[in-house]
Amino acid sequence: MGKAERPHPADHGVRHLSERASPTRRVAQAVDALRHGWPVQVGSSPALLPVETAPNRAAASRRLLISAARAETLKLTNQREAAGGHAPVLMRAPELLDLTGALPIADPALDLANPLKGPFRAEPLEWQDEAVAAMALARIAGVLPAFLVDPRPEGEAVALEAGDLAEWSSPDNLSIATRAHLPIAREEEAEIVAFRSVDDMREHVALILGAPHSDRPPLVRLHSECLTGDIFGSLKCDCGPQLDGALGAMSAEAAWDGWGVLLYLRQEGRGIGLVNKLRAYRLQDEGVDTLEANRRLGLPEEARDFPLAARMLDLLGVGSIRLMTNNLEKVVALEDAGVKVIERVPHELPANPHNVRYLATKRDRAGHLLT
Ligand SMILES: Nc1nc2c(ncn2[C@@H]2O[C@H](COP(=O)(O)OP(=O)(O)OP(=O)(O)O)[C@@H](O)[C@H]2O)c(=O)[nH]1
Ligand SMILES: [Zn+2]
Repeated sequence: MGKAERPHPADHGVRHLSERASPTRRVAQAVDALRHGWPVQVGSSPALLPVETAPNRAAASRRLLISAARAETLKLTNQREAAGGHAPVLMRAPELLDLTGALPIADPALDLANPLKGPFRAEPLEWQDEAVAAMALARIAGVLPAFLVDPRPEGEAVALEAGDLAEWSSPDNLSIATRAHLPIAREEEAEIVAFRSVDDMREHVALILGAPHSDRPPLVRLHSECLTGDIFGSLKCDCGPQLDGALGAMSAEAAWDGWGVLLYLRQEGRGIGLVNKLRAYRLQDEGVDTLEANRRLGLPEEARDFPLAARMLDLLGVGSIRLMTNNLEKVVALEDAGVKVIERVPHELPANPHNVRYLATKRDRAGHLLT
């Protein structure tokens, strides 16, 4: 904003109209564009076409923007020239790639079926912050974090600035949309409260069990959406039994004049979305653990937004809680956001043969307090 724009050939196709929109609206439009398979342009970056969703599979380029983890697997000939760590990598292929050719390069789940052709080289990336923002946008849109760079044909790109994301994810955008009485199997005296955020389609909810007391901190659970565990009873994780167990514990509180608040956060797959979580499951079928699967996809191992949960509690008038969790990161994130966690209540459920490795990985590699 107010920044000098470097002329770029891709400028012809940019939809400048969106520059007049607010930052949160630009992000919403960019996320929508990536879901539709339309290009985005972040600040001074070239147009970036999402490899997974672009409808015109004939669009082509010799350059791809991919994650550092993916670049590592592809063994770029000059890997050391690629920025290290988690920074995205600008990759040059030996020949023009259309989207059908780019997909196996982008998706690690296709590695077994597709011997990769190289050699691929890393190129200097002069728009680092913009590339990082593009990868974050892909994660929010739930698509593979991989882009054709400056594709032909150009397409009409949605423009935004890298800094727009911070404004879009501000918890202040959230407000209570509506609330209603909702008797549930575990507790007849229950209320559901729905939350909405400006320019974010995900609708979070809170369930309040029992009668709220201002002088008695509620038992609280932050439950992140897990379609497979919550709805189908997947045995691969512990989410289903944890959800039911939390509601049971809150109902028991309610029976003794206490109360509970369950926040159901629409952050499926620790924030990477359903499709990317199922891609991670596919990699897990090939033997890698839950954290390594995310890493290979070029996605963060943890992408949840816990300040959002703190904002929900604030909107409910809850400042002090007893938190059911085995994950100390949740405690720290809530405390940092101003919620007083007066007690951590362990929430461990029996393992089964399908989730025993998942739970061991959470304990040994992610520091969860599990036995
Ligand atoms: N990416 C990914 N997400 C997973 C996998 N298995 C489960 N999940 C997600 O992990 C999240 C589990 O969240 P929670 O149970 O709230 O939190 P937690 O970090 O395990 O901590 P606790 O409070 O101790 O349960 C849900 O969003 C699930 O969809 C997996 O293999 N990969
Ligand atoms: Zn789960």
